Amino acid sequence: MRLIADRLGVDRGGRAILRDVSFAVAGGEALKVVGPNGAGKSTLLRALAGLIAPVEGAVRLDGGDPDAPPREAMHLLGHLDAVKAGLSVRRNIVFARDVLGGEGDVDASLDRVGLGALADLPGSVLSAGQKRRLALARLLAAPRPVWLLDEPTAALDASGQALLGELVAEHRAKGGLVVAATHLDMGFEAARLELGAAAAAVS
Ligand SMILES: Nc1ncnc2c1ncn2[C@@H]1O[C@H](COP(=O)(O)OP(=O)(O)OP(=O)(O)O)[C@@H](O)[C@H]1O
Repeated sequence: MRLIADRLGVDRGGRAILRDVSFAVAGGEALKVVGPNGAGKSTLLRALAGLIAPVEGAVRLDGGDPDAPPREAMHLLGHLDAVKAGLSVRRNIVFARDVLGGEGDVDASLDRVGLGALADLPGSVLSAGQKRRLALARLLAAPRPVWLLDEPTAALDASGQALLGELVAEHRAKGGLVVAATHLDMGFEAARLELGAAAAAVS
């Protein structure tokens, strides 16, 4: 499988945010997207996920299921952790698995991210780092080959960051690929794409 951005251009609010962005990430590989605040890192991930239509160029996923839209091969772990406050921690993962599809073991996923003991609590009581761990559990419960991670280390403590490194390594070893936007070191080796400061300028 290969995720390809071909001379991608993306606008937001009538402004050119990304221009001429090209790269390819193959199964087993990872790409780290860096750049200053406002450079377009989240915008790029959303365009890759098919949530924003590019004004130039294209996103392609080669080697996926030809009968399914590319977005069904992708997980976008956004800034916000999309925790359903009224559902229990376990039901949050069951819900995600039902919506996204997949047959991952819900309780094993929660155990893996250190939330097993909190499975019956409402999502609303989780701390910021626990919410991020819950988002990581979704990646495991509804396995998909393409992980698009926006600031995945945000709010994670040292053990959470190490866990993220392990999960990414395991995902890549199974042929998965990762594109991660970050300001921080994420504890895994990756190619690097630097987005310019042009879009970040506040005018
Ligand atoms: N919905 C929107 N409408 C208009 N402009 C937007 C919208 N969302 C983002 N932008 C603009 O697009 C630019 C890129 O935003 P984006 O969130 O992709 O940056 P980023 O590199 O992820 O930043 P950060 O490091 O702060 O997370 C910013 O200038 C932002 O103001």
